[in-house]
Amino acid sequence: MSAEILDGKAAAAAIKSDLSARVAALKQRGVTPGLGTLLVGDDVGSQKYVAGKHRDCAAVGIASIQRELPVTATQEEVEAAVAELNEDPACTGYLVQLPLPRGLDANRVLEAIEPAKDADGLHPTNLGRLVLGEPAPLPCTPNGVIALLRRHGVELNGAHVVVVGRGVTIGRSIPLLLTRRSENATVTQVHTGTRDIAAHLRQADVIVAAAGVPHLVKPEDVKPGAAVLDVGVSRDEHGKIVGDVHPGVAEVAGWLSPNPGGVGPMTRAMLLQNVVEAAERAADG
Ligand SMILES: Nc1nc2c(c(=O)[nH]1)N[C@@H](CN(C=O)c1ccc(C(=O)N[C@@H](CCC(=O)O)C(=O)O)cc1)CN2
Repeated sequence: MSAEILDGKAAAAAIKSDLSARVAALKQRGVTPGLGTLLVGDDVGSQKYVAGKHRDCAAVGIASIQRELPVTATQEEVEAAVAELNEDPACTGYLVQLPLPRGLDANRVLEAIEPAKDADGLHPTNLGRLVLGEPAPLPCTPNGVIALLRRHGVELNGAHVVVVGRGVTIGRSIPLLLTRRSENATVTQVHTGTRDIAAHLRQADVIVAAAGVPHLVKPEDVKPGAAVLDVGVSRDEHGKIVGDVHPGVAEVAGWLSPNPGGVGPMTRAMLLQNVVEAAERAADG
């Protein structure tokens, strides 16, 4: 068997084309959505991700607001930059790029974001709304995983999904999305405290691997025909991405998201979608 590729680049291009039309319609109503980013420090990967987000904005007609602070920035300086973005009328939604440099309290920074401008869906109020089943911006990577599975007709209703990892941007929130009535999946979450991860993986109809451990998911741990999403990012000695999924899984899985080219582009597309939806909500009053 050779897995069907869950092509995130193609799916993101289709979403962006739809968003371009929605942005044009908003502009006709006198509303220009604007995405702000706050980047603290000089992490090369974060710089690249933020640059990609602004390229996407330009491609769909969203205005860009870029704020940068040095690695030496204090908690107060970061929170002051957040307060400015909260007040900036040109910035209809924004995010603080994670991770923040050591010594800064990311939770306090996330809590300072105005929930109505939270483009990442990571503010506690918005995560709480998700728990309560109320409308909220959805966390981008989890939402991108689900959009990619839907586009390829992977059944989630009744499926057993095993999520590997418990980080803030995906592991913590993806079970909340997958267990909504609209998705109706059953979720097992495994992490560094789990005794036998492979035993859980072998039961899964869908695996979402977001641990950041190179080749953690091996071919012998995957049920034939399962859908496998590779979300983990590690780098080899040449700086090349190494995912959480062993390349041999392609011979066992029914569907496989490549890494790069899978969930990453979807994360960016879902961010734009959050910005456009927030601007539409504001325009509709
Ligand atoms: N505030 C946030 N911080 C972080 C998030 C997030 O959703 N919000 N997620 C990640 C980083 N990230 C977005 O910020 C992100 C990661 C990867 C990609 C992507 O398109 N990757 C490409 C490969 C790029 C490369 O070659 O390095 C791919 O997968 O094809 C986009 C966004 C952590 N921080």
